[in-house]
Amino acid sequence: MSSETPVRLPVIDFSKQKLKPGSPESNLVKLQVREALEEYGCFEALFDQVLELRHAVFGAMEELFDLPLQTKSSMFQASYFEAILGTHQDCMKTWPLMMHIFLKTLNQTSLTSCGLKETKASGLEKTIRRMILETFGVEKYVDEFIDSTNYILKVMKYEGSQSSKPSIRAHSDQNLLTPLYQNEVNGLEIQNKDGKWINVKPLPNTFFVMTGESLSVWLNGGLRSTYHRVMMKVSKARCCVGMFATPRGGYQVKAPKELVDDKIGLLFKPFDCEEFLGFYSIHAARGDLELILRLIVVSKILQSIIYVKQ
Ligand SMILES: O=C(O)CCC(=O)C(=O)O
Ligand SMILES: [Fe+2]
Repeated sequence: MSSETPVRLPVIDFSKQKLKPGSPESNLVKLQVREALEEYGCFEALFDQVLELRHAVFGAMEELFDLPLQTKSSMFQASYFEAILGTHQDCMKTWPLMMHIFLKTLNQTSLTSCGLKETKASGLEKTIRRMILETFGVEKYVDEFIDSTNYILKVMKYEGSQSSKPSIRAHSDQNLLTPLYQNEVNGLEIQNKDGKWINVKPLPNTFFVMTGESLSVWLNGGLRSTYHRVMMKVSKARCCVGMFATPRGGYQVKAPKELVDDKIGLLFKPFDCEEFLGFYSIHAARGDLELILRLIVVSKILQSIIYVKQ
């Protein structure tokens, strides 16, 4: 299967004037979001302040990866750091700030799960999720759904390489939605409906946004999750920051009744994403690579294995 399919993924304009709730522009953006997610499971989100942040974000990242604390995952051929941030992130405005806090935190503690809770409301992910729910006619659940979200900030660095092996194997993410922001080095590929790999070449002023398994479960299969991998093709390092919107522990990921009809029924057993991720990381920590890889590779069937399809 070629990884050179020349496709331009949809670019959707989220600049402020387009987003006044209820305005014709905002309704159009909403439809574009739904269409892009149905077709590709992802899109590029054009956003006012992104370019201004570029320098700050990648400057902070360089510092971050100079620290002696970096780790290498056994699954992902990338160095990465993670921090869990509370709900209500303003991804755009607070990213440099978060990076700063993140650097400080790393100096004091070890790698993962720093409980940073304080930040401002709203953000790109929240806006997009609201729009998705509106297109499914289930917007009444938006607040409860969004309030039950943790944002996991993950900062990744892939050393330049021209290997034919993926730097991150093909998988779908287990969370809801992921905005990603990368430096100028491409490498992410997504699989389209026909199984063809498409290179993601985001414009510098866009965030790349893709769907995860938990959103697919919540929508009772209404949108599929995006199957993706990272292939490095150049010798320059690739840096990428991802904001993984993830259902909080204690929140049952379950399709609302409006999305369950007699014909298809409830497709997936409700589950607690944090519990699942805990299970997942215990096995990763034990080095149970076989199991983890099986889970990643069969990600689409994953819900039926782990959550037991009803
Ligand atoms: O580096 C990227 O663009 C994607 C990373 C990724 O897929 C992941 O961390 O799950
Ligand atoms: Fe991923």
